[in-house]
Amino acid sequence: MKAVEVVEKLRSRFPNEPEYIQAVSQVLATIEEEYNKHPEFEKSNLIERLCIPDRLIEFRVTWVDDKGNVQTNMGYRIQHNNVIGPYKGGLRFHRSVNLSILKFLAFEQTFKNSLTTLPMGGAKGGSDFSPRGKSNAEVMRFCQAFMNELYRHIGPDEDVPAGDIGVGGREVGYLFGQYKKLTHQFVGILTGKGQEFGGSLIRPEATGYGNVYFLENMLKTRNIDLKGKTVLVSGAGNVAQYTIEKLLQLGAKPLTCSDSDGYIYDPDGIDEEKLAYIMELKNVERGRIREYAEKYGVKYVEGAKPWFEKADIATPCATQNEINEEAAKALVANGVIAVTEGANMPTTPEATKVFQDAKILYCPGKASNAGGVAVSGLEMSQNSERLKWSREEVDNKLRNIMDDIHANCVKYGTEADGYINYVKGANVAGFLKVAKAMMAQGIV
Ligand SMILES: NC(=O)C1=CN([C@@H]2O[C@H](COP(=O)(O)OP(=O)(O)OC[C@H]3O[C@@H](n4cnc5c(N)ncnc54)[C@H](OP(=O)(O)O)[C@@H]3O)[C@@H](O)[C@H]2O)C=CC1
Ligand SMILES: O=C(O)CCC(=O)C(=O)O
Repeated sequence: MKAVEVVEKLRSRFPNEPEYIQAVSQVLATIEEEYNKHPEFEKSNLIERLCIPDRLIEFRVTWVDDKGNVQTNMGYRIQHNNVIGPYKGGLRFHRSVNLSILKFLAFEQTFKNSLTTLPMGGAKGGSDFSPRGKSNAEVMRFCQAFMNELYRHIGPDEDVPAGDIGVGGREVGYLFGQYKKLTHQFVGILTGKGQEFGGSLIRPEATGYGNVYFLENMLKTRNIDLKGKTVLVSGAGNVAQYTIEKLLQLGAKPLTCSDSDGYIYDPDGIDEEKLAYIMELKNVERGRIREYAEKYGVKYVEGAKPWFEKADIATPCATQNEINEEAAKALVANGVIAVTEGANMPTTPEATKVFQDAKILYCPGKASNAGGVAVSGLEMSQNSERLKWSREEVDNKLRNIMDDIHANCVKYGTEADGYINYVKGANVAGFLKVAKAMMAQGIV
């Protein structure tokens, strides 16, 4: 397999899908050497079968807004690969959603889910509907309309969606309610459900907590303590909030967070009380991060990202391609020692090269943010056995899973000079399990 040739062929077949091609190119470049050690892979054209999703589901979603106007949006589910378990991955509701973005996310999810050690395939879905600025009633009607089509394509042993950008506990609740109404079945069809109806403890926290557990493991490889370290965080949603919470619990000092309008910089650090304010602002009032700056009298920078501030660590927790080459160079010049991705593919390929050339600790989201889907997998287990595990039990399992993922990255990513290439490690480890399962299951 020649990675460059495969990517060029995919690019000409899917010319308008830059994010999908970006994700595929990065993975293929890092697994090429390992792949070519297995002639049986090439003989069965495993690489094209792995890159192209099993199934794309695309549908119209029609709903009525509060003024009585009939609105239409697009709905999607990309079922990428189910060789190691049922399709599994989040739903994103955001105006930017399109096939390219969902295909990249579903592709990444397949490798991420493989890394978790749990039996889950990869999928992603969503809509170009944005909950921002909509009333609760509008969000509910949209979720019901979305599920009116999606329910045909999912099932507890078939495909189990969850949240992602724009889909939190509120949306999962409405989606679950409609699934139940349509099918008369109370089953673990979604993860991230409310605690009262089958949700796992620690699922809301899991992506952020896992991100910080992974960061701790990376720092340990250089005998660095997280305590006292300053951290730049982007985003102010689910992943950012619980990343900040765990950073605080472990003695670090988060300095920033952001939304799509701008970022705040708090030189005294975002403490527990300020974090509680962010959670109320974002999860209940659904306000803007600018209001934090007004309340606490700190700097707010409109239309910018926090990467030009000075800190020891950076953790992007908002969206894809939010750290470009210029931002990466600024982070390195300012002495950053580690970058851990809470978001999916937040670092451009050029920025990734800057981090790796500088030999700083840098890991891809498919490893460091895998805690969310891992606890989703644990929610599926609890639903299957109709039991609920304690916080401690789930948190311990999450920590062990993040430790295993880290160990696998070290195993497959350590280079001759001792530098751990976490991108290569995560991609090779995730790939090998999926590839072996594909080979065992024949050409299907
Ligand atoms: N939730 C989960 O369990 C997991 C999430 N992830 C990834 O983490 C990231 C964040 O997800 P999550 O926290 O769940 O989502 P949320 O919707 O809870 O929060 C997203 C945050 O990112 C900001 N944001 C979204 N789009 C943009 C943009 N284009 N530019 C700048 N800021 C943006 C939002 O700001 P605003 O409010 O202005 O839109 C918001 O602050 C995503 O990449 C997601 O795929 C990865 C693994 C699991
Ligand atoms: O919990 C899940 O199923 C998916 C979480 C997710 O969307 C992700 O890992 O990117």
